[in-house]
Amino acid sequence: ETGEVIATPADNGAEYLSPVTIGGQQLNLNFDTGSADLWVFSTALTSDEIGEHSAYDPSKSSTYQELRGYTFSLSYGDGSGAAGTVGCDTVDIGGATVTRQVIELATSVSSAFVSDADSDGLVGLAFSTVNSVSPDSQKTFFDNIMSELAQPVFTAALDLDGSGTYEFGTIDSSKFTGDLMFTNVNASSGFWQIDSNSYSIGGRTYQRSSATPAIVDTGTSLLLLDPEVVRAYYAQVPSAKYDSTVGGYTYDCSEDLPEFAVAVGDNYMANIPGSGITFAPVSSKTCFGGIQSNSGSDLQIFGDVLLKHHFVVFHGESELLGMAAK
Ligand SMILES: Cc1cc(CN)n(C)n1
Repeated sequence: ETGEVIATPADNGAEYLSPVTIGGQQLNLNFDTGSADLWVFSTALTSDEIGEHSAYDPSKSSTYQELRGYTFSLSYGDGSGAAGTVGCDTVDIGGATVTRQVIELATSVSSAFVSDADSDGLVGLAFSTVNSVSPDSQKTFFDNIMSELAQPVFTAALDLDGSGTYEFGTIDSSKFTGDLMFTNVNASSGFWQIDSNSYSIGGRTYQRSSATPAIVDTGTSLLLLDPEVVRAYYAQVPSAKYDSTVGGYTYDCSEDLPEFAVAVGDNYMANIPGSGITFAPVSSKTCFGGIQSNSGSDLQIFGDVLLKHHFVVFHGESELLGMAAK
């Protein structure tokens, strides 16, 4: 079995949405390798909260089953969150289908989700150990379908031009160039966690002795790195400064930005061309960088600003992460 869906960029690439059919109802969901819950806007929310979103209506699905007494509650690194009830239904992602997938129906969502009309919920693709369902955690879509897939993998080929895809069960060699380089994943954190012990700026490489590990997180927009790396990068951008009013490094949009790369394991340098560093304008001539600090937390987060330049393979059986240029 295999499945393929398009990944459509929203908010200038702050997130990517893909169509998922649940009990015959289609929603646009954010595939997030940095969390492990599949949750959706549901008709239990108020009409003000639902707004322009598609909301899953369990009463309209002949295959929905409630998991009585089960609940979920989530909060994400950006402060957004959702909570609600739990059931199961048939989930189809581009032809890859799980008949009894646990789905989480939001009865409350944070304001960020209400105002983001593009996202009707998330598909968590991290490891099931970090699933939030209580009283006992549930399996992700990928965990449930892995044994049925032609290969126990899923891939992300994100692209701002709208041609991006997520694929389950196959590695499409037409989507990348050069060699796929694999590195070990430390799944004990529940995330697709790898080591990243060097970086390069403008083609010059720096080794790091005490780098924090990184997670590959399709649900995070930015590249959140250790402060020393971020300072080193923006030291090479003359107009760059940390602007606490916007909560990050900004610079003149006219700057000719140096290329940046971070190590993914020991045998792949994942680069971002200078033209791919800017995340968004904050005024007519000031831009907000896609490289920002992780504020000294114990993980670096490799988000879409980096991932959209590469083809990424998440190998569930061998717990390996593959990357290639595209
Ligand atoms: C909704 C959402 C998902 C993620 C990454 N896991 N963030 C930071 N926010």
